[in-house]
Amino acid sequence: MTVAVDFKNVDIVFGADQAGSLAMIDQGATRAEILEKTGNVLGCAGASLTVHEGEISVLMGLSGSGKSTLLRAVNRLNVVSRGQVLVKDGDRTVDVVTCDEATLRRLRQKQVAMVFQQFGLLPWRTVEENVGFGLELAGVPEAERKARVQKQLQLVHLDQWSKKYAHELSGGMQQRVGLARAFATEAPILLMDEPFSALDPLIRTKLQDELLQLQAELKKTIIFVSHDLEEALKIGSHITIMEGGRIVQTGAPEDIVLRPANDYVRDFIANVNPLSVLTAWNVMRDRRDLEQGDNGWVWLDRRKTTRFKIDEHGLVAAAERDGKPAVWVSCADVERQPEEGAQVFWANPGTPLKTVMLAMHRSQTAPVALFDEGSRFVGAIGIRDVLSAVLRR
Ligand SMILES: Nc1ncnc2c1ncn2[C@@H]1O[C@H](COP(=O)(O)OP(=O)(O)OP(=O)(O)O)[C@@H](O)[C@H]1O
Repeated sequence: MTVAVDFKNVDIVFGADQAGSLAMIDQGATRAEILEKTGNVLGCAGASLTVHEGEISVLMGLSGSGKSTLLRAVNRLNVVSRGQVLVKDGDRTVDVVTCDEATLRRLRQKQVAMVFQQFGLLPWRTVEENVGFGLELAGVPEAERKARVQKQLQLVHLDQWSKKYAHELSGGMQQRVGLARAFATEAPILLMDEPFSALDPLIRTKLQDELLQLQAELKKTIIFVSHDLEEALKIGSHITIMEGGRIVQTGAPEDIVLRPANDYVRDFIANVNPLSVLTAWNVMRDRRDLEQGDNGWVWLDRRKTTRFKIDEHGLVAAAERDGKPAVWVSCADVERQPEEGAQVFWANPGTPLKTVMLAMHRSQTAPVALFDEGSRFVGAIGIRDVLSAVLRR
């Protein structure tokens, strides 16, 4: 995986006494202590984060936790006091903290585009003129600009509106135009600072979907600031949680939900439905951790209701449930299966936990088997694994 942006031990202090504040950071001082002693504001301290190409990396935290401060370091809208911000620039890597003005200007034009809250469409311009605005500023010739704008508008299904003025569109449509404009620039890296936070929930959800759809097509690298965990879990491939200027946890959405690093993160996830992020993979017990019986049989559950006989290729040769031969049935067919005979449901590691639970419910809490793409047995999920994950215990 190629690294697109690499924050290395980034400290940002707002104020005159940089040396004094940095010394206090080194001693582990809090933002309040630094403010009291030096009068300076700690933006962020010791922030290290690697963002890979094609990823949506979400910075999350309460107001004032330092998300925007860190984001704005990527194009040097904020000056970094200490540390490095390495940005991929074609075949090379540039440290934005130390690069010269000409390099910075080029980076801002070609590599890193910033998307502000609500996108700020220009009401006196048509939809296509708005979408093409960034390209115009970058000096892209008219014919090329038109073609790219048209493609972008098709992606958000607004091509028939291209000649309308921004004010003639509904709020939600305007946001979609803004999104199209952001994706229309050639910059591979997009910085998005709470772009949807002022929108009503319905439009917001639609735009998140739209963003994911555009991203699937265009595969930008996106650093996205949000204070809404549901949003972060939905769109983020990685989530970084900040508190008081410091990163407290970074990981995949399911890592955050399953293993919150401290009470601050725990508070965030308290109201999140774990079923919206967890998959079978997150809760399964590995095949090697299951209890082995004789002659290649392995127990799927602790209660020993269900077992498989596994052949030398890792495939299931026979199944038994409550001492009787059983057939194995995909979780995907759970709704269609008649409830008769001994069955063992199976899923793939990527199957949503919710589907697994449906199968368990259907089978009177029998364990669910997990197979990889080659139909090899990889592990099992018992009712206790599910309860632990859902209750986070
Ligand atoms: N240019 C600046 N000058 C002085 N202090 C600043 C500046 N920018 C940010 N700060 C301070 O740095 C701290 C972190 O602010 P930041 O905007 O990064 O927080 P945030 O997590 O993005 O919060 P929000 O969601 O409210 O935008 C805050 O205390 C803020 O007041």
